[in-house]
Formats: sequence, structure tokens, C-alpha cells
Amino acid sequence: MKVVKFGGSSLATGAQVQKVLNIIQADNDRRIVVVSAPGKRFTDDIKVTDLLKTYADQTIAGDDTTDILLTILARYQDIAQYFGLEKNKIIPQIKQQLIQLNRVHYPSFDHLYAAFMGHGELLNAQLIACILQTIGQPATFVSPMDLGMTVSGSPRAARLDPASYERMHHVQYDANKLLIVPGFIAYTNDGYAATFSRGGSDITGAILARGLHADLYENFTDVSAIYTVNPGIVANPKSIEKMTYREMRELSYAGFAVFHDEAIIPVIEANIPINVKNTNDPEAPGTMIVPNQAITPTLPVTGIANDDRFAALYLHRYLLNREVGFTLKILQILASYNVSYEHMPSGIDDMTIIFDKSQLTPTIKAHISHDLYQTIAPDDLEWLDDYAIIMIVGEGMQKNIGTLNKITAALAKDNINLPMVNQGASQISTMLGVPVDQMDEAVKVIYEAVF
Ligand SMILES: Nc1ncnc2c1ncn2[C@@H]1O[C@H](COP(=O)(O)OP(=O)(O)O)[C@@H](O)[C@H]1O
Ligand SMILES: N[C@@H](CC(=O)OP(=O)(O)O)C(=O)O
Repeated sequence: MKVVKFGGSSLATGAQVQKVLNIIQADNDRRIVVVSAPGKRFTDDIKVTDLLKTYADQTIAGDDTTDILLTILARYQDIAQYFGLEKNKIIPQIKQQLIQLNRVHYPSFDHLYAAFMGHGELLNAQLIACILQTIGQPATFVSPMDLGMTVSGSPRAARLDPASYERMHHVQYDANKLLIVPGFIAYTNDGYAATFSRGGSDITGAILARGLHADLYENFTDVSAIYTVNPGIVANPKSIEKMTYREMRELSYAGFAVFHDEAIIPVIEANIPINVKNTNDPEAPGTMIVPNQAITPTLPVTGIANDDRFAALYLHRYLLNREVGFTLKILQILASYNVSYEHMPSGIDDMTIIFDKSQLTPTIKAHISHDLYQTIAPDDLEWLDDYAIIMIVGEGMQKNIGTLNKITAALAKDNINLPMVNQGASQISTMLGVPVDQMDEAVKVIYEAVF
């Protein structure tokens, strides 16, 4: 049995949905179908999830929501119309659920955003189940809750309750009917809607693949393979035919947006291979992501990922290495502001703490600086706001001498500053910190040096 996930780009229009139906019908093993909300139809278009965010913003502000509601409804109407379903009762049902959203009381704004934004997937799954039924394909809409999946934690970055797998193991479903499941949205034990973090339909697919014992998790998107580098930076990059789970985890963490970094974890635990494929080119083999031992690397580097979502805090104090509990004190300060850190490379008298900058408001930064001066009295404390990370990843790097040398020499030749290099913590990757304005150029230079 295969779990198949279709991303927003695969479901943006009626014509795209038709391709999805063809893919599902081409293979009888494709039984569990996870769908995203309709995505962008063209470059400047707005995803339904983002339209729903605007609807939530306007609801909170007490603004008139008539226009945004109709804009969202139109996205579903367009798809329905393509299949001749504009008069089907599914359309008033979708409209009613959209209207209902702003009549409910939510325990917090985060719960409200989660409920609104998660409806993009919820309504799309209902529509697609309805389309399949009208073309005579047995299919049914299923809520993640009905499959035993519950979540907890932050409503907009929910975590799966581990007990879900035990419940999913006992779920009975009709194997002759396709199950159409909304991605991204999930429910807490109290019945409140929550979502995974953005791009989280990949996570739903991975959880269902593990929980329902799939042999393969197929993830359909709009590229024919995962490329060795972001195709937005290097034109026509090489594709990756096969890579390991841990390579994908590092690359998606550091910017390969094609697959959510959290979505690797459930499939690793169950050893289920992932096949990333293209809805617009379903015959292409795509990229296989497989257990770590299933690959003998031929090249040192598999991929180069980059992301500018970081900020760094540089701290200097003599004899930092000798002071018992120094790092603990810093972490206690961060924890008191509910701030997590991403990486912490350190030297004998220095350390750099790298954060996801979405957590750092000017007020939080000021509080952290104040508490650090009070508690550890650094000789130097400096915030680096525009900090990018480039991650060079490959199972083959461990055994290959000279890769880092090649990279740093090429960067030096191009006059690119390299304020941080972190190698060794992960045996399969090297992390470079670069100023944001040099990130794209650095990625191009590294790509030329290693491929
Ligand atoms: N290394 C990479 N290989 C392939 N695609 C990448 C890579 N890095 C970034 N991307 C981007 O990821 C996009 C697909 O992810 P996403 O937009 O989330 O798709 P979906 O709508 O299917 O969920 C591609 O169109 C591409 O622009
Ligand atoms: N629609 C959600 C979840 C998701 O996974 O979307 P996509 O498959 O379009 O990346 C989002 O935009 O975050």
C-alpha cells in the first residue's frame, strides 16, 4: 500500500486536479491520499492557506470579511466547475463551513489561526472526495481524527501525540475505497483544530505512512526530482536520484523547501522509503529517499542547501572554556524568554549562538542582552541579524579528504567572507555561516567547486 501526498501546486486548478486523479487511478496501491490546500496558479498568486490567514486577520480586526470569503470560495468553485460540479451541494457546504469559521469561539488567537488556515486542506479533501465519487471512483473523505491521529503543543506548530500510532494500528478502513485525508490540519484531544508548521502536509503524509503501514510514501510536487541545489539560485542543477534519510533531513532543515524537515522522522522510524515525484511528469522516476545503510556514496557531496532565516549572537569572554556552568546560564536565560537555539559553535573564549530569527523581537533581544550582561558579563556581545546558513551535505564527505578545502579556496578566490564554519558535529555535513547578501553568490561558487 502506498500513501500519496499531493502538494498545493498539484491542486491549484481543475486541470492540475485532473492530473492528480490520473495518477491515483494509474496505480491500485495508491490507497491513502493526503491533499494540501490549492496552491499558487502563477508566480504572484496567493495560496489558499494565505488567503485564509487574511480571513483570520480580518476576523480578529473586526473588519468586513465578505470579499475575502468570496475570494477563497472562488478557488474551490473554479476547481468544481472544471469537473461540472458548480451546482453540486459541495459548494454550499464549503461556503457554510467558511462562514461558520468566524462564528466560533476560540481559546486563543493561535487556535483561531490554526482553525482558519487548516480549513484550506479540510475543504479541499472534501471537494476531491466528491469529485472522485462523481466520476465513479469509490472514495471517502476522512478526518485525521477518525484515523486516530491527535496532536498537542502549539496550535500552529503541533506535535503528534505518540499514542496516535497505537490507535492508528487498530483503525479499520475499507481498503476498496480511497481515503482522502486533509494534510496540515490535525486535532487535539479536546477537539480543537491545530496545524503542523507551514508546509506541514508532508508531515501528515509521513505520519499516515508509518501509522497505516505503507510500503512507500509518494510525495508529489512540481519538480521532477530534488535537485542538488535550489533551482532558484543555480539554473538547471543536477538532480539527486537517491539519497539517505539523514541527508534529506539536513538538506530540508537548511532550505530544501521541497520536503518538510520534520516529515522525515516518522518514516525513518518505520524504514519506509519516500519517493518525491512530479505531478506534471509522473513517469519521471523522481528522487528516492532511503535508509542510511541502503546507499554507497559515489560523490562526496549530495546537496547544498541555504537559508536566510537565521540570526546569530556572538559572545566573547576570556577563559570561557574553564568556567563550569557557563553555557547552562546562557541556556537558562534563553529558556526564560521561551527562545530555542539552532546551533552553538564555540571556541576557547568565544561562542556563536544561532537562532531562527522569527523568535527574536527587538524587545526579546534587548532582554536577553541585558540578562547576559548581568549574569555572565561578556567582554563582547554582538547580534548578527542577517545571517545565512549554507549546509553542504553528503554521506560521502566523511571518507573524502579535501572537500572543505576545495570549498573554502573557491570562496576565498571570490572574496566571500566566511564568519563561521562548523564541521564535525554531524558527520555528513558542513555548515557555513555567511552574510545574507553574499549567500546566493556563495552557493553558486560552492556548486561550481563540488559538482
Ligand atoms: N533542492 C531543491 N530541489 C527541488 N526543488 C526545490 C529545491 N529547493 C527548493 N525547491 C523548491 O521547492 C518547490 C516545491 O515545494 P513546494 O512549493 O512546497 O511544493 P508543493 O506545492 O508540492 O508542496 C519547487 O518548486 C522548488 O522551487
Ligand atoms: N497549505 C499549507 C500546508 C502545505 O503543506 O502546503 P504545500 O503542500 O502547498 O506546501 C501551507 O501552505 O503551509
